[in-house]
Order: sequence, then structure tokens, then C-alpha cells
Amino acid sequence: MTRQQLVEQIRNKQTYLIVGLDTDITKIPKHLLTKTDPIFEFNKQIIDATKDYCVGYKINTAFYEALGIPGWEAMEKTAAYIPATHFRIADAKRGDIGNTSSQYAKAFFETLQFDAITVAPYMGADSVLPFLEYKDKWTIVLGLTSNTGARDFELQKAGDELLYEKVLRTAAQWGTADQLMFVVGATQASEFANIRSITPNNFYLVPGVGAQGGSLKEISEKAMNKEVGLLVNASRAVIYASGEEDFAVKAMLIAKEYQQEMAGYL
Ligand SMILES: O=c1ccn([C@@H]2O[C@H](COP(=O)(O)O)[C@@H](O)[C@H]2O)c(=O)[nH]1
Repeated sequence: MTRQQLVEQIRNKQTYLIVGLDTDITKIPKHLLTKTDPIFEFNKQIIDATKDYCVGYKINTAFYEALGIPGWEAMEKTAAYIPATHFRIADAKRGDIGNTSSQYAKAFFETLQFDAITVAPYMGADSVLPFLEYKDKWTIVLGLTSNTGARDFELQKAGDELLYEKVLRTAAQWGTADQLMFVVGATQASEFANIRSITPNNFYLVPGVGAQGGSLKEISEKAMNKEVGLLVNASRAVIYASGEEDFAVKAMLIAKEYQQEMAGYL
């Protein structure tokens, strides 16, 4: 999906919500456990219920990899089930020496046909560039993450700037704003304006609203740019809105609430 198509989707649907499919077999409603593939059945019903209120889905691969082959199959089926109109993100946080990164890129962009993948910048340019060779795909580099551990490295001084500032400034040179996004945690409100000043044109994937307590209002007011520039993810708050048979309806209602709030910021 191109930047123009993504912006059009956001404007038409008045939402920049990404629903996170962090599907945990121990948390899905019990009645689904009799199905052949409970994880896929859950995801399918969540996608059907929420697709009008979001512009994409983020599959956190950890939840699927943890289950071995059945988990990987559920991930493949889920990725294929997401409508082509929606942005498909693999939250896999990959990155390794160049030839290994090339295999990760092939796995997620070609075999699984995701539109985007999250990538850790720690190993530097040669670990990220193989993803950026796919000009029609998106590489989402971890910028300033939502967790408290962001203080351990990302918010430490690196010369005359903070490490995350150096990551943004440097990684932004590796690709264009048509193929490179950054992860910016919704819990890092004090840094939003600074982050936008360093990377004025890039889209951000923003996790941390909902269960982690980040503010949709703050990120929207401080970091939105002319082309919106924001994809805000909510996982647990949407998909586990109910643990009962009404889980899909409850997920739809929460997604709709986010959409309506987002429409007010657009
Ligand atoms: O900085 C980061 C980077 C990634 N994540 C991921 O986003 C979702 C958030 O889930 P919620 O249930 O909405 O809190 C999850 O997949 C994380 O691994 C993040 O939270 N922060």
C-alpha cells in the first residue's frame, strides 16, 4: 500500500486506528476452543467486526510463534484474511546481519505478503537496508518505544543528543518517508513534539493507547502532520473488550469509539 493510498483510506474512513491481533489462546472466549483453529476463528470474527473502523491490523508474531506450527498457520491464514484495503503490519521486531535480514524481509514481505514489518535499529544500517530494498513495502523502525525500559537506552545521552534522537535522525536517511515509518510509544507524550520536529514527514506507528494508558488526544494533537502521519494501534483494549460470546460486538464498539474520537482530530 502506497503512502497516498494509506492517507486516502484514513481520510475516507476518518480513522487511523490499527487493531492489534495479539491473540493469546489463554484469553480468547472458551467456546472457540472447540474450533479446528481457535486463533484464526477469533481473528476472523474480530476482523469482520472491526474492519469499518480501522485502516489496518498489526499481527504481533510472538503470540503465533509461541504456538509452533499451528500458530504460524493461524498467522498465515489471518494475514491472508485481512482485506486488501487494509494495511497489514507484522510486528516482528526483526533485524540481523544483512544476509539474515534479507531472509526476514523475504519471509514477511514475499511469503506472508505483509505491507510492513517492525525492525530493531540496534545493529545499524546493514541490518535495516535489506527491508528497505522493497520499495513498495514499509519498514517500521523502533524509535522511542512505549515501555519503561525505553529509559535504559533510548532516553540515555549519546553524545550531545538522546539515543532515540540519533536513531530517528540517522535512520530517516536510510529510506524515504514513502517506505520508512517509526514506532513511537503513546506513553512518551513529553517527547512527541521533539520527535515530530526531527522527522516531520514520516508516519508513526503508535502503540500504547488503551491497556498501557497512553493518550490518543496528546499524540494526535502533538504529532499529527499534514498527511496525518499517525497509525495508532490498540490491541488488548479492542480484542479483549469481552471474554464472552459477545467479544466481536464489544470489540466493534470499542473500535468505533476510537474511530469517532479520531474523526474529531482529523
Ligand atoms: O514500543 C512498543 C512497541 C510495540 N508494542 C506492541 O504494541 C502492542 C500494544 O498492545 P496493547 O495491548 O495495545 O498494549 C503489542 O503488540 C506490543 O508488543 C508496544 O506496546 N510498544
